[in-house]
Amino acid sequence: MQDNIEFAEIHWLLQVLQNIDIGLVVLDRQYNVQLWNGFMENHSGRTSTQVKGKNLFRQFPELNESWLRRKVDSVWNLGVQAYTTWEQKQNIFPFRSYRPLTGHAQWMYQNLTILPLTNVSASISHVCLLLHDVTEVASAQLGLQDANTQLDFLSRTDKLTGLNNRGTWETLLQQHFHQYQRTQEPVSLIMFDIDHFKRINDTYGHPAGDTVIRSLAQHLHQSVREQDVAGRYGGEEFGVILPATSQGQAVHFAESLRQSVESLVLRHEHLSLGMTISLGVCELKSSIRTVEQWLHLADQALYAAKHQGRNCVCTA
Ligand SMILES: Nc1nc2c(ncn2[C@@H]2O[C@H](COP(=O)(O)OP(=O)(O)OP(=O)(O)O)[C@@H](O)[C@H]2O)c(=O)[nH]1
Repeated sequence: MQDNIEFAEIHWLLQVLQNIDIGLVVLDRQYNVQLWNGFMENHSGRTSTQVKGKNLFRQFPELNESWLRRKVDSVWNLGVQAYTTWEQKQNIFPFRSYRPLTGHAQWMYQNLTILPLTNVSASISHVCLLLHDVTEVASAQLGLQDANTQLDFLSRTDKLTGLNNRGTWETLLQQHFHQYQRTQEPVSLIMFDIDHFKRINDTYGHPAGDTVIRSLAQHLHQSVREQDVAGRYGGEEFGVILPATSQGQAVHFAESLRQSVESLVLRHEHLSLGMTISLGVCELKSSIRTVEQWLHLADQALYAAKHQGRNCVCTA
Protein backbone atom coordinates (compact mmCIF):
# COMPACT_ATOMS: atom_id res chain seq x y z
CA MET A 1 0.00 0.00 0.00
CA GLN A 2 2.76 2.45 1.11
CA ASP A 3 4.77 1.50 -2.00
CA ASN A 4 1.78 2.30 -4.19
CA ILE A 5 1.39 5.79 -2.68
CA GLU A 6 5.10 6.52 -3.11
CA PHE A 7 4.96 5.28 -6.67
CA ALA A 8 1.93 7.50 -7.33
CA GLU A 9 3.79 10.48 -5.84
CA ILE A 10 6.73 9.91 -8.15
CA HIS A 11 4.34 9.60 -11.05
CA TRP A 12 2.70 12.93 -10.14
CA LEU A 13 6.04 14.58 -9.66
CA LEU A 14 7.14 13.51 -13.11
CA GLN A 15 3.96 15.01 -14.57
CA VAL A 16 4.56 18.26 -12.72
CA LEU A 17 8.19 18.43 -13.90
CA GLN A 18 7.07 17.71 -17.44
CA ASN A 19 4.56 20.58 -17.39
CA ILE A 20 6.21 23.15 -15.12
CA ASP A 21 6.98 26.56 -16.65
CA ILE A 22 10.71 26.15 -16.08
CA GLY A 23 13.20 24.44 -18.37
CA LEU A 24 14.68 21.24 -16.93
CA VAL A 25 17.66 19.52 -18.48
CA VAL A 26 19.68 16.74 -16.87
CA LEU A 27 23.15 16.08 -18.28
CA ASP A 28 25.69 13.37 -17.62
CA ARG A 29 29.45 13.88 -17.47
CA GLN A 30 29.73 13.73 -21.27
CA TYR A 31 27.07 16.42 -21.67
CA ASN A 32 24.60 13.89 -22.99
CA VAL A 33 20.98 14.87 -22.35
CA GLN A 34 19.22 12.56 -19.88
CA LEU A 35 16.09 14.61 -19.25
CA TRP A 36 14.41 17.25 -21.41
CA ASN A 37 11.07 18.47 -20.07
CA GLY A 38 8.03 19.97 -21.79
CA PHE A 39 9.24 23.56 -21.43
CA MET A 40 12.44 22.68 -23.31
CA GLU A 41 10.46 20.75 -25.93
CA ASN A 42 8.06 23.65 -26.54
CA HIS A 43 10.70 26.35 -26.80
CA SER A 44 13.40 24.43 -28.69
CA GLY A 45 11.04 22.61 -31.05
CA ARG A 46 12.90 19.32 -30.26
CA THR A 47 11.19 16.50 -28.46
CA SER A 48 12.70 14.61 -25.59
CA THR A 49 13.00 11.53 -27.82
CA GLN A 50 15.00 13.53 -30.38
CA VAL A 51 17.61 14.82 -27.93
CA LYS A 52 17.76 12.18 -25.17
CA GLY A 53 21.11 10.38 -24.96
CA LYS A 54 22.69 12.84 -27.39
CA ASN A 55 25.39 15.40 -26.74
CA LEU A 56 23.88 18.80 -25.87
CA PHE A 57 26.41 20.83 -27.87
CA ARG A 58 26.08 18.64 -30.98
CA GLN A 59 22.30 19.07 -30.80
CA PHE A 60 22.53 22.83 -30.21
CA PRO A 61 25.64 24.25 -31.90
CA GLU A 62 24.29 27.77 -31.26
CA LEU A 63 24.98 27.36 -27.52
CA ASN A 64 28.04 29.14 -26.14
CA GLU A 65 29.88 25.90 -25.40
CA SER A 66 32.99 27.23 -23.70
CA TRP A 67 30.96 29.53 -21.43
CA LEU A 68 28.47 26.84 -20.43
CA ARG A 69 31.20 24.24 -19.92
CA ARG A 70 33.02 26.61 -17.57
CA LYS A 71 29.84 27.08 -15.53
CA VAL A 72 28.90 23.40 -15.47
CA ASP A 73 32.49 22.26 -14.77
CA SER A 74 32.55 24.44 -11.66
CA VAL A 75 29.48 22.53 -10.40
CA TRP A 76 31.16 19.18 -11.11
CA ASN A 77 34.35 20.30 -9.39
CA LEU A 78 32.98 22.17 -6.38
CA GLY A 79 29.78 20.21 -5.84
CA VAL A 80 27.75 23.34 -5.21
CA GLN A 81 25.08 24.93 -7.36
CA ALA A 82 25.89 27.80 -9.72
CA TYR A 83 23.64 30.65 -10.77
CA THR A 84 23.72 33.10 -13.65
CA THR A 85 21.30 35.93 -14.44
CA TRP A 86 20.05 37.50 -17.65
CA GLU A 87 22.17 40.58 -16.87
CA GLN A 88 25.32 38.45 -17.15
CA LYS A 89 24.12 36.54 -20.20
CA GLN A 90 20.93 37.43 -21.97
CA ASN A 91 19.86 34.08 -23.34
CA ILE A 92 21.66 30.84 -22.73
CA PHE A 93 19.33 28.89 -24.99
CA PRO A 94 18.42 31.16 -27.95
CA PHE A 95 14.67 30.77 -27.61
CA ARG A 96 12.29 33.28 -29.15
CA SER A 97 9.97 35.20 -26.86
CA TYR A 98 6.28 34.89 -27.59
CA ARG A 99 4.94 36.76 -24.57
CA PRO A 100 2.24 39.24 -25.63
CA LEU A 101 3.13 41.68 -22.82
CA THR A 102 6.70 41.97 -23.98
CA GLY A 103 6.25 42.13 -27.72
CA HIS A 104 9.41 44.20 -28.09
CA ALA A 105 11.63 41.49 -26.52
CA GLN A 106 12.45 39.25 -29.45
CA TRP A 107 14.44 36.71 -27.43
CA MET A 108 13.69 35.08 -24.13
CA TYR A 109 15.70 36.47 -21.23
CA GLN A 110 16.80 33.65 -18.94
CA ASN A 111 18.19 32.99 -15.50
CA LEU A 112 20.00 29.69 -15.10
CA THR A 113 20.61 27.56 -12.02
CA ILE A 114 22.89 24.53 -12.30
CA LEU A 115 22.37 21.88 -9.62
CA PRO A 116 24.66 18.96 -8.84
CA LEU A 117 22.70 15.66 -8.69
CA THR A 118 24.08 12.86 -6.57
CA ASN A 119 23.66 9.10 -7.02
CA VAL A 120 23.05 6.52 -4.28
CA SER A 121 26.72 6.58 -3.28
CA ALA A 122 26.45 10.38 -2.77
CA SER A 123 28.83 11.28 -5.57
CA ILE A 124 27.82 13.72 -8.27
CA SER A 125 26.70 11.76 -11.27
CA HIS A 126 24.69 14.35 -13.19
CA VAL A 127 23.91 18.03 -13.30
CA CYS A 128 20.53 19.65 -13.75
CA LEU A 129 20.03 22.92 -15.63
CA LEU A 130 17.00 24.94 -14.43
CA LEU A 131 16.10 27.56 -16.97
CA HIS A 132 13.79 30.42 -15.87
CA ASP A 133 12.04 32.65 -18.40
CA VAL A 134 12.51 36.17 -16.95
CA THR A 135 11.62 38.10 -20.13
CA GLU A 136 8.92 40.18 -18.44
CA VAL A 137 11.09 41.23 -15.51
CA ALA A 138 14.04 41.95 -17.82
CA SER A 139 11.95 43.98 -20.29
CA ALA A 140 10.41 46.03 -17.47
CA GLN A 141 13.84 46.69 -16.01
CA LEU A 142 15.35 47.56 -19.40
CA GLY A 143 12.38 49.84 -20.13
CA LEU A 144 12.98 51.61 -16.83
CA GLN A 145 16.69 51.96 -17.59
CA ASP A 146 15.86 53.46 -21.01
CA ALA A 147 13.42 55.88 -19.41
CA ASN A 148 16.01 56.90 -16.81
CA THR A 149 18.67 57.44 -19.48
CA GLN A 150 16.19 59.55 -21.44
CA LEU A 151 15.22 61.53 -18.33
CA ASP A 152 18.85 62.06 -17.45
CA PHE A 153 19.53 63.33 -20.98
CA LEU A 154 16.51 65.65 -20.88
CA SER A 155 17.48 67.07 -17.50
CA ARG A 156 20.99 67.84 -18.75
CA THR A 157 20.21 69.34 -22.13
CA ASP A 158 18.50 72.43 -23.44
CA LYS A 159 15.27 71.50 -25.21
CA LEU A 160 15.55 73.93 -28.13
CA THR A 161 19.20 73.34 -29.03
CA GLY A 162 20.21 69.97 -27.57
CA LEU A 163 23.29 71.66 -26.05
CA ASN A 164 24.13 71.44 -22.34
CA ASN A 165 21.62 73.53 -20.44
CA ARG A 166 22.75 76.26 -18.10
CA GLY A 167 22.80 74.10 -14.94
CA THR A 168 24.84 71.33 -16.53
CA TRP A 169 27.19 73.73 -18.25
CA GLU A 170 27.84 75.66 -15.02
CA THR A 171 28.62 72.40 -13.22
CA LEU A 172 31.12 71.53 -15.95
CA LEU A 173 32.59 75.03 -15.70
CA GLN A 174 33.09 74.46 -11.95
CA GLN A 175 34.83 71.16 -12.68
CA HIS A 176 37.21 72.79 -15.16
CA PHE A 177 37.88 75.60 -12.69
CA HIS A 178 38.83 73.09 -9.96
CA GLN A 179 40.89 71.05 -12.38
CA TYR A 180 42.89 74.17 -13.20
CA GLN A 181 43.57 74.72 -9.47
CA ARG A 182 45.10 71.24 -9.37
CA THR A 183 46.94 71.11 -12.70
CA GLN A 184 47.44 74.74 -13.84
CA GLU A 185 46.82 73.49 -17.37
CA PRO A 186 45.50 76.25 -19.64
CA VAL A 187 41.74 76.51 -20.05
CA SER A 188 39.78 79.31 -21.70
CA LEU A 189 36.20 80.46 -21.65
CA ILE A 190 34.23 82.12 -24.44
CA MET A 191 30.86 83.76 -23.84
CA PHE A 192 28.98 84.96 -26.91
CA ASP A 193 25.63 86.38 -27.85
CA ILE A 194 23.66 86.96 -31.05
CA ASP A 195 23.67 90.61 -32.09
CA HIS A 196 20.36 92.46 -32.15
CA PHE A 197 18.52 89.21 -31.76
CA LYS A 198 15.42 91.02 -30.53
CA ARG A 199 15.11 92.52 -34.03
CA ILE A 200 15.01 89.05 -35.60
CA ASN A 201 12.17 88.09 -33.28
CA ASP A 202 10.37 91.38 -33.80
CA THR A 203 10.78 91.38 -37.59
CA TYR A 204 10.26 87.72 -38.49
CA GLY A 205 8.51 86.29 -35.43
CA HIS A 206 9.49 84.06 -32.53
CA PRO A 207 9.60 80.79 -34.55
CA ALA A 208 12.14 82.41 -36.91
CA GLY A 209 14.15 83.45 -33.82
CA ASP A 210 14.03 79.85 -32.60
CA THR A 211 15.35 78.64 -35.96
CA VAL A 212 18.26 81.07 -35.69
CA ILE A 213 19.13 79.89 -32.16
CA ARG A 214 18.84 76.23 -33.16
CA SER A 215 21.00 76.69 -36.27
CA LEU A 216 23.64 78.59 -34.35
CA ALA A 217 23.76 75.83 -31.73
CA GLN A 218 24.14 73.21 -34.45
CA HIS A 219 26.93 75.20 -36.08
CA LEU A 220 28.63 75.61 -32.70
CA HIS A 221 28.33 71.89 -32.01
CA GLN A 222 30.02 71.17 -35.35
CA SER A 223 32.75 73.76 -34.78
CA VAL A 224 34.05 72.72 -31.35
CA ARG A 225 36.47 69.89 -30.57
CA GLU A 226 35.32 66.83 -28.68
CA GLN A 227 36.82 68.00 -25.38
CA ASP A 228 35.27 71.49 -25.63
CA VAL A 229 32.08 72.05 -23.66
CA ALA A 230 29.38 74.11 -25.33
CA GLY A 231 26.22 75.21 -23.53
CA ARG A 232 23.23 77.51 -23.89
CA TYR A 233 23.66 79.97 -21.06
CA GLY A 234 20.52 82.04 -21.57
CA GLY A 235 18.10 83.10 -24.32
CA GLU A 236 20.60 83.90 -27.08
CA GLU A 237 23.78 83.67 -25.03
CA PHE A 238 26.13 80.71 -25.27
CA GLY A 239 29.28 79.60 -23.47
CA VAL A 240 32.16 77.38 -24.55
CA ILE A 241 34.83 75.96 -22.25
CA LEU A 242 38.05 75.23 -24.16
CA PRO A 243 40.39 72.91 -22.24
CA ALA A 244 44.11 72.94 -23.10
CA THR A 245 43.64 76.29 -24.84
CA SER A 246 45.52 79.53 -24.15
CA GLN A 247 43.97 82.99 -24.56
CA GLY A 248 45.64 83.43 -27.96
CA GLN A 249 44.32 80.09 -29.23
CA ALA A 250 40.86 80.84 -27.83
CA VAL A 251 40.80 84.22 -29.61
CA HIS A 252 41.76 82.44 -32.82
CA PHE A 253 38.87 79.99 -32.39
CA ALA A 254 36.46 82.81 -31.43
CA GLU A 255 37.42 84.81 -34.49
CA SER A 256 36.94 81.88 -36.85
CA LEU A 257 33.58 81.12 -35.22
CA ARG A 258 32.56 84.76 -35.64
CA GLN A 259 33.48 84.70 -39.34
CA SER A 260 31.76 81.39 -40.05
CA VAL A 261 28.57 82.50 -38.25
CA GLU A 262 28.56 85.74 -40.26
CA SER A 263 28.58 83.77 -43.49
CA LEU A 264 25.77 81.38 -42.48
CA VAL A 265 22.54 81.66 -44.47
CA LEU A 266 19.60 80.10 -42.65
CA ARG A 267 16.34 79.05 -44.16
CA HIS A 268 13.11 79.60 -42.30
CA GLU A 269 10.01 79.00 -44.41
CA HIS A 270 10.50 81.34 -47.40
CA LEU A 271 13.02 83.53 -45.54
CA SER A 272 16.81 83.62 -45.76
CA LEU A 273 18.21 84.79 -42.45
CA GLY A 274 21.68 85.78 -41.32
CA MET A 275 23.22 86.84 -38.03
CA THR A 276 26.38 88.02 -36.36
CA ILE A 277 27.71 87.32 -32.89
CA SER A 278 29.82 89.20 -30.34
CA LEU A 279 32.30 87.22 -28.26
CA GLY A 280 34.25 87.65 -25.01
CA VAL A 281 37.29 85.50 -24.25
CA CYS A 282 38.96 84.89 -20.89
CA GLU A 283 41.75 82.45 -20.14
CA LEU A 284 41.73 81.24 -16.54
CA LYS A 285 44.63 82.60 -14.46
CA SER A 286 45.60 81.97 -10.85
CA SER A 287 44.63 85.57 -10.04
CA ILE A 288 41.00 84.61 -10.79
CA ARG A 289 39.79 83.38 -7.41
CA THR A 290 36.31 82.04 -8.14
CA VAL A 291 34.38 80.52 -11.00
CA GLU A 292 31.90 83.43 -10.77
CA GLN A 293 34.75 85.87 -11.30
CA TRP A 294 35.94 83.92 -14.35
CA LEU A 295 32.45 83.99 -15.84
CA HIS A 296 32.06 87.67 -15.01
CA LEU A 297 35.33 88.55 -16.78
CA ALA A 298 34.28 86.67 -19.92
CA ASP A 299 30.88 88.41 -19.75
CA GLN A 300 32.57 91.80 -19.39
CA ALA A 301 34.65 91.04 -22.48
CA LEU A 302 31.45 90.13 -24.32
CA TYR A 303 29.86 93.46 -23.34
CA ALA A 304 33.02 95.25 -24.44
CA ALA A 305 32.56 93.59 -27.84
CA LYS A 306 28.96 94.85 -27.91
CA HIS A 307 30.16 98.37 -27.11
CA GLN A 308 32.81 98.22 -29.80
CA GLY A 309 30.05 97.87 -32.37
CA ARG A 310 29.26 94.11 -32.18
CA ASN A 311 30.35 91.31 -34.57
CA CYS A 312 33.80 91.20 -32.96
CA VAL A 313 35.92 89.44 -30.33
CA CYS A 314 37.21 91.08 -27.12
CA THR A 315 39.39 89.67 -24.36
CA ALA A 316 39.11 90.09 -20.61
N1 LIG B 1 12.90 83.19 -30.45
C1 LIG B 1 13.46 83.17 -29.24
N2 LIG B 1 13.79 84.34 -28.66
C2 LIG B 1 14.37 84.32 -27.45
C3 LIG B 1 14.63 83.10 -26.80
N3 LIG B 1 15.23 83.40 -25.62
C4 LIG B 1 15.33 84.76 -25.54
N4 LIG B 1 14.81 85.33 -26.64
C5 LIG B 1 14.72 86.74 -26.98
O1 LIG B 1 16.01 87.25 -27.25
C6 LIG B 1 15.97 88.66 -27.15
C7 LIG B 1 17.26 89.19 -26.58
O2 LIG B 1 17.24 90.56 -26.70
P1 LIG B 1 18.31 91.52 -26.06
O3 LIG B 1 18.77 90.95 -24.73
O4 LIG B 1 17.77 92.89 -26.08
O5 LIG B 1 19.56 91.40 -26.98
P2 LIG B 1 19.77 91.66 -28.53
O6 LIG B 1 18.53 92.10 -29.22
O7 LIG B 1 20.40 90.40 -29.09
O8 LIG B 1 20.79 92.83 -28.54
P3 LIG B 1 22.35 92.76 -28.28
O9 LIG B 1 22.63 91.53 -27.48
O10 LIG B 1 22.64 94.02 -27.53
O11 LIG B 1 23.01 92.74 -29.61
C8 LIG B 1 14.74 88.98 -26.32
O12 LIG B 1 13.79 89.60 -27.16
C9 LIG B 1 14.22 87.62 -25.88
O13 LIG B 1 12.82 87.57 -25.79
C10 LIG B 1 14.26 81.88 -27.45
O14 LIG B 1 14.44 80.77 -26.96
N5 LIG B 1 13.69 81.97 -28.67
